[in-house]
Amino acid sequence: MSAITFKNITRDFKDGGRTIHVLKDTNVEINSGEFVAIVGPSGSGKSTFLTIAGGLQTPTSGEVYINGQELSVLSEKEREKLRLNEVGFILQASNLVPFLKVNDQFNLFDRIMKDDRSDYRDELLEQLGIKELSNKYPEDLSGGEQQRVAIAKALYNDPTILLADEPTASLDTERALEVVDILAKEAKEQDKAIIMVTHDKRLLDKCDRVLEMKDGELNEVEE
Ligand SMILES: Nc1ncnc2c1ncn2[C@@H]1O[C@H](COP(=O)(O)OP(=O)(O)OP(=O)(O)O)[C@@H](O)[C@H]1O
Repeated sequence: MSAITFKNITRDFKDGGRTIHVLKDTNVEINSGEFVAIVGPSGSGKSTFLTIAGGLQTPTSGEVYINGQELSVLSEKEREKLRLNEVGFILQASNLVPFLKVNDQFNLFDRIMKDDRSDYRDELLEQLGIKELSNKYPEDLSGGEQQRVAIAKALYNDPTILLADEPTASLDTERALEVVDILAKEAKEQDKAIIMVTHDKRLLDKCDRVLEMKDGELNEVEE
């Protein structure tokens, strides 16, 4: 099933009197169960692609579909609901709240969602090998541990789509491969669509597809 579809997407930004065409007529379809890498030079529009895919910013023209639902026909509230239910984000800056212990990061989410997912939480933390970190603050965790907690947070709501912006940027090779293995496993075993922006060529073997953003266009890289 198509998780994310871009139809003739463009995204322009104004820079002084100049218009920069960051995305030019981008067409792509990413399916459930696929683990896809987005590569490309700095400033080529990878983060722009990811934030449009997750409904965080709107394109200048074209249509974006999340699980078959076109976004532009939804109200801001409906878009927010879809995003909250269907999309998990792992952003460049760690999305951990610095003054909350790991466990309380999840409690906060339960409170916001008026839900209690503690059974699923235990399972998730166990699966990611971070259950023993529950009582620690983010600053007491290594980069790899912080990133695994960030992944657990992104997965906590069981989203069908996971968007990750350089999730391994601060990690050494061993930890980076570990994180990518977790993402690959989530895509396959939980049938999630996972899109990862990365500069790290060592990780590409683990992905089902590699797309390159260059000169405003997104093209499949043949391996
Ligand atoms: N809100 C904005 N306003 C104006 N220009 C923007 C905005 N967001 C992005 N841009 C411009 O769009 C271009 C693409 O930015 P983007 O962050 O998507 O690239 P990127 O490929 O993710 O870069 P990097 O690899 O360095 O993170 C850049 O030239 C950037 O300056």
